[in-house]
Amino acid sequence: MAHLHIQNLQAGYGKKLILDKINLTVEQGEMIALLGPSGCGKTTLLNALCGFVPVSGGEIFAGSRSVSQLPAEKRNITMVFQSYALWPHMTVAQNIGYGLKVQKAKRAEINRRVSELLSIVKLEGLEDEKVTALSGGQRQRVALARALAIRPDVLVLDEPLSNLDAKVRLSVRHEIKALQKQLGFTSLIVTHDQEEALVMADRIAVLNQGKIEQIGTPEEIYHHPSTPFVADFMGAENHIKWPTHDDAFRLNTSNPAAELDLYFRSENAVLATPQAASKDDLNAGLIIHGHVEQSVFFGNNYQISVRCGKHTIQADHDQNLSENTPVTLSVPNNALHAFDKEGKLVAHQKNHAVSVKSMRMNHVC
Ligand SMILES: Nc1ncnc2c1ncn2[C@@H]1O[C@H](COP(=O)(O)OP(=O)(O)OP(=O)(O)O)[C@@H](O)[C@H]1O
Repeated sequence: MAHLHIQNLQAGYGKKLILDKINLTVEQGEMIALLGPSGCGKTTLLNALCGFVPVSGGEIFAGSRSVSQLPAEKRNITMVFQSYALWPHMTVAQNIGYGLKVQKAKRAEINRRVSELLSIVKLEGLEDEKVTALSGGQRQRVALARALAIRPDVLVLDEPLSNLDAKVRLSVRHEIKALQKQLGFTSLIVTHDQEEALVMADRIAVLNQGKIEQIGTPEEIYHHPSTPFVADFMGAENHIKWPTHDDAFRLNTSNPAAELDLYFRSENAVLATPQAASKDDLNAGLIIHGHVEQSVFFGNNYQISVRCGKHTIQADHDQNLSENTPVTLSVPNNALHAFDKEGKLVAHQKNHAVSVKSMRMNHVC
């Protein structure tokens, strides 16, 4: 199947522009996940690709064909819907063969392709069942088979797993990923679930207010967010505006006066009591002294809220800690995402161990 190339795409509803100059290339056989907060334009992008929302600027190429101005049925870009959108009065086989029937394919060809797809999505033996008799996971597999039956150039999936319960969701996401690799289809998937995007996608595009903020591999997006928005959205929920003008914070930096926005994940904040903090902890990129405000059990660890002046910092820890315990948090440089006033990423600082303000181990916030 051909790849997808989106060039300066603009689309919206009436005069309301939602997508503003989207540029995105999906390579042959690649799966890209669109991630972003509610209302950022993910579904609008899929709808514009499929021809359900008109394109007001830019171009969409499926392979070498420009499809931006073609009607939906001529684009060969197929959508798998969140709600499956199956025909309830038809059997599994009739649903899978539906697109081929509309294309007026010969009966023998439809039968051959339907049995091929029944085997691919592991639904053999259920071909004569009504889709209403199937489980959610099975219905989603019928929807996927129906979309693949017509050999689309590009498959787009709009939150295909969100109607499934948590356990089924885990297995279906692996099935779709395996199928995508086996059949090599080019696809874009919208999901709200970051873990789903990290597991399923070859690359992730993070959208914010109708624009792409960053495109990269799951590892790049997770470990190297290039904007404050992506850092925050991808779970680096601790945010500190530097300088804090508070002795309880120390940033080991060559330019202590720089104004920075610092982001880091709770899992990267190493928590120790002031007495137990090691030399390495105290030479980390960012060191914070505070007191436990709350400790919540999360199954494999505790999430500790640490109060420090006007900040509350979240840190993961393997033990429960009682309220008001004095603690030291240290965040290594490579886990600290620092942005300047313009929101530009500042290269990770080497450990200079330059104290901005004198550090007092038993400082009380
Ligand atoms: N039919 C419509 N008419 C007018 N505005 C719409 C229409 N559909 C969506 N919008 C607006 O377009 C913007 C983007 O919506 P869209 O559904 O693409 O976002 P999304 O990222 O998919 O959100 P969600 O994750 O909640 O599904 C929103 O501001 C929404 O209100």
